[in-house]
Parts: sequence; C-alpha cells; structure tokens
Amino acid sequence: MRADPMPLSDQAFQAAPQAMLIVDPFEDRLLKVNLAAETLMGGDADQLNARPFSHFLSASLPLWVTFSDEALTRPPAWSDDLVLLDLGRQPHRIEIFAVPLAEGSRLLLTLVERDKVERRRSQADLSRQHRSGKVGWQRIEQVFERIERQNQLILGAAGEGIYGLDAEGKTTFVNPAAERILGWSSSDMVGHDAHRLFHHTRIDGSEFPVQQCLIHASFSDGQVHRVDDEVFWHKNGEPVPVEYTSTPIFEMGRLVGAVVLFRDISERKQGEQRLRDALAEVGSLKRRLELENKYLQEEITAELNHSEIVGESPAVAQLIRQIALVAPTDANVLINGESGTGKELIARAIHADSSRGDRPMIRVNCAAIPRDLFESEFFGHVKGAFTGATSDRLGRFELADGGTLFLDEVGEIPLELQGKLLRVLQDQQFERVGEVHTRKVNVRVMAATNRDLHEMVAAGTFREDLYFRLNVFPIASVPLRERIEDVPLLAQHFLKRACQKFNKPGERIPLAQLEVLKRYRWPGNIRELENIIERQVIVSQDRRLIFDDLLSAEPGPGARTSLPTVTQRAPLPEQELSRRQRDNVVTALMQSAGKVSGAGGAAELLGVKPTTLFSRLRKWGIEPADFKARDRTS
Ligand SMILES: Nc1ncnc2c1ncn2[C@@H]1O[C@H](COP(=O)(O)OP(=O)(O)OP(=O)(O)O)[C@@H](O)[C@H]1O
Repeated sequence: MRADPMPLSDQAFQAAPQAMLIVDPFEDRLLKVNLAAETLMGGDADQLNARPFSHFLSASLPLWVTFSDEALTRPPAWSDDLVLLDLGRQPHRIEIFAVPLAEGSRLLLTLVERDKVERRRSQADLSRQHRSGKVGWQRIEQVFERIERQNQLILGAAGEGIYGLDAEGKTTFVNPAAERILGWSSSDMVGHDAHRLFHHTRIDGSEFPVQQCLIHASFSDGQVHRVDDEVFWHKNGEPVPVEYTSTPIFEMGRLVGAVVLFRDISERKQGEQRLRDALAEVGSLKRRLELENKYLQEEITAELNHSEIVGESPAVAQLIRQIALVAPTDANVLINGESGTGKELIARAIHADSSRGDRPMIRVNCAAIPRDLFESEFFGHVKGAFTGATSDRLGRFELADGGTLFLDEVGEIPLELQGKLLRVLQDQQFERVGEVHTRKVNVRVMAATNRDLHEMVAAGTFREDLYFRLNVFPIASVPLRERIEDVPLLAQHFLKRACQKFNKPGERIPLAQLEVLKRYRWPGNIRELENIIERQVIVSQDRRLIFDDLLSAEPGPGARTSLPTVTQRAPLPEQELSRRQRDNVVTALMQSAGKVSGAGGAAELLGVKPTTLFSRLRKWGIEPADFKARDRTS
C-alpha cells in the first residue's frame, strides 16, 4: 500500500534552506524540526525532540525568555543575540526570527547561523566587488582598445615609416608607410632582424656592420639617435635614401627595444642634386659669361673695325653675293686668301647674317697656340688634367656653343689634333682633357688660311677628310692689287675712321694722292692700306695726307715691313726733319705695337733712352696706347 504523500506545507517546511523549528515555549518543548535544523543542531528529530528546548540555549536562556514573550505578544520577533548549542554542545551564533502559530502557544522559529550569513555576505560582497571590478576592468580594456585603435589609425595614417624593434633587433611592428617605402610586407619584417633585412649595406656597396648601426645603439646607450643620410634597401634591391630617428623604449626602467621613425628623402636628395647641378651650371655659365664678355668686348672693337665690307669691284660684289648665299645655312666655310685681305671680316659678316648672329663668334688664331696646348685650348680641360691645370677650363668649342667658331690660320693645326677636330665637326661631340664625360655642342665652324691647303693635303701635312669637311663652301678673299679700283673707297673709309680715332677731324687725301695709292702694289693688302692711312693721319701736320714716299719705298712682305723708309734726296729743312723724326717714331711704335720701353720696345728699336722717347711723345702728343696690336691672338 502506498503511503499518503506529505502535505505540500510540510514539504515546504522540510525543504526550507533555513533551519526551522516549532516550539512550545510554555512547555519548553521542541515539537518539530526540519532537515536544515537537524543539520544545524547535530541530531535527528527524535534526538532533538527528546530534550527540552532550553537544553539548546544554555546561557542564552534569559534572552530566549524575553524574546519568546516578544514573539507571542508583538510578533514578529527578531534577534541576533542568541547562541544555540548543538547536541555536541558546540555554540552557534544565530539570527532568529519567530512568529506565533495559530494555536497561539506555539512559535515557528527560523534560524540562520550568523557566521554562515556573514561568510555568505562577505562572499556576496566579494563577488559583487568582483563583478563590479570586472566591469571596471572591461571598461579599462575598452579604453586601451580605443587607444590601440587610435594608435593603429595614427600609425596607419602617418606618412613616415615607423617600425618597432625588440632588444634583439627583431621587428615587432611595422606601419603601412614603412611597408610602402621598403616594399617589404609586415609579415616579411615582423619577427625578422631589420638590420639584416634592409639596412645591411651602405650606399657605396660596403657592408654596414650592425655594431655601427645607430638604431641598434639606442638599445645599448638608451639615447635617441638621429641620422639624416643613410640608405635602407627596398625589397627590389634599390637603395632608398632615408633620414631616421631611433628612440629607445623602456619598460619598468629596462631597455626593451626601439621605435624607428624614418622618411624617404629621395626627393630631397634629388632636389639637393638639382641644386648642386644648378650651382655648377651657374658657375660654369658665369665663367662662360666672363669669357664671352671678353670676347664680346673684342667683338665690339671688331665690329667697329669690320662693320661693313667696302668696295665696288666685281670681286667685292661677288663676295657679297657669296656671303648672302651661305650665311643662312649652317655650312662650314673655308676662306682662302693672302694676309690682310679681309678673311676675318668675311667670316664676321657671314656670322652676323646667320641665325647664330645673336651668339658670339669665337675666333681662334691657330698660329698663336703652343703645340702642346692645342687640345686644351679647343676642348678645355679639368682641374689636374696636366701640370698647370689648376682649375677647370672651358674650351673654345664650349664657348662657341650655339654660335660660330672661326679657326683663323687653320693650316697651322698640328696633324695629331686634326683627327679630333674632325670628330667634333662630324659629331659635335668631344671630351675635355682629363675627363671621360662626352660633351655635345652645336657649333658652326668657319676657317681661314693663307696657305694652300690642297697642297698641304698632297704633302701629307693636312688631313684630306678634314679639308673636305671645312671646304664645304669655299670663299676666295681677293688681294687688293686685283681689285685696285676699291682703293679710293677704302682709303676714304679708313681716313674717316682714323680721324675719329685720333681726334684729327678735317684730314683729307688729295686726288693726286689717291692715284698714288692706286699705283702701289699693296703686298700687305687692305691691312697695309689701313695702317698707312692711320700713320699718315697721326703724322700729318697740314691736314693733307701725302703718300709720295710709298712708291719709292721697297715693298716688303707685309704692311708693317713695307712702311716707307725715309729717303735722303737733299738737305732737309728743320721742320721737315722734325716731321720725319716724328714719322720714324710712329713707325717704331707701330712695329713695337705701342710698347715704348723694354725688350722689343720702340726706344730699343730707335736706339734712344726710353725717358727721351717718352718726352718726345709727350711733346708731339702721341699716345703709345693707340698703337696697341689689333691683330688679336686668343
Ligand atoms: N672690304 C673691306 N672693307 C673694309 N675694311 C676691310 C675690308 N677688307 C678688310 N678690311 C679691313 O682690313 C683689316 C684686315 O682684315 P682682316 O683681319 O679681316 O684680314 P685677314 O685676311 O683676316 O688677315 P690675316 O690673314 O692676317 O688674319 C681689318 O681691319 C678689316 O676691317
């Protein structure tokens, strides 16, 4: 037979987690205990019920009396002063709650062990604290995560490359800019020795020992190191010029690595290089301008002398036609003719009428260059190329770049240099002496000679290929004796200039004297005519230029040596003697190119003391500087 199930209220009483007792305070009897009470009081219901309730109270009995009275009269009653003794007489500090049951003489007691409650409470406090601590910690974590995210954003956005190293030099993190600049990905770098990966070699190809690396120095000396001129190596093997700052990282006072911030300075380097190149260019342009200026000064003088080609002879007409024909082309021109016939004047006229006319025409007198300086003169040299080459020097080809180079006396160029000259004429390329770098120029070349180059080619002293290169457009400069009809015009032309030059206006050449000039053979050509007129302007005293002596003089090979000698036909009046003496001094000054004293000076030529000559010059108002050589050598 199945036992009747326990009523639900009894089940609840039994299962309650607190110790529950029903007592009769008047009878001092324990009527009923639940399981939790049995556990607390250390015995089963029978054992417990067998004892008066006061047995379990001992010293707390007086308190119980007042408490139970309160519970019966002013329920509910609560106390935490009672101490309960279990069956084993072990005390338990309890918190007690009492209500009277319906009968009115019984009390339902609910007991809680204070020690357990306090333990639970402190545990609850702890877990409460723990829970609230965890939340706090989670908050802190979130803050850190946010900072970390911000840091990542900053690292990601930074234009500079940034990477971290641990104390062994292994990469700990890399930002995207570092990946981009170096070509290595984060996975290539993190955990690997950064120095070995991309900092192992210097720009000159020499090994870069890690002991000398200032990034690594930060680990040992704890200092910030800045370097502004080194290279890192891109993954593709190309050097990346960088500047960087290596900052040590301390953790708890201990050096644990470094963070490196670097920047690609290729553009800065290129900028610096461009600046250096520009400065070098400015330097070379400055030198070039100085030289050009010197040449331009000469050109101004030349221009004064050569502004127009004077003459009406068929030879001059033909010449002018040829000049007009060849000037606009870039063809090389070879001008052939006796000395003093106007070869340079022709070259200047061609240059002036060409598209290069606003650039200088650089003249080189090949007869005036010492043999061993030819190459340097033409192509320039670099400092130290040979003894005496104390600085870089531009050659004539560079100087004439964009303009015209006029090689006067081209027949004098040594055979060994003719090949090099030919190369420039063909390729417009050359190297300075002592330099391997090839330079390119754009130069038109004109040449002049009074020698028969054709004959020189046959004799093997002039390269045939060079001759053909130069002789693209030949022009013959006709001797004055073959265009004698031009003499009067030329004489008037030079007279006008000489009058201006020596400030002697109003000088004139009588018609009969022009005839004298036309009868002379002019071995020194137009230069001789020019010189004679100048000399006569200087010496003339009655504004009439007389050339009678010209025809009686022995014509020499050139203008200066063909000057008339003083003839002795009859005793001379004092005035004439003085004129001739003055004449003679002028001749000497012309021969010495205005030099008065010293070797080859006019005083030496005349056999007088320089002081004597100086005082005579002062007396006659003659200025030696007017006789300075106009036959410019370079
Ligand atoms: N047709 C001309 N009209 C005016 N002046 C001229 C003429 N021809 C030559 N001259 C002048 O004669 C002088 C000598 O001329 P230029 O120096 O050109 O001769 P060159 O043949 O080059 O001489 P060299 O062979 O000695 O160098 C110059 O002062 C020049 O101005």
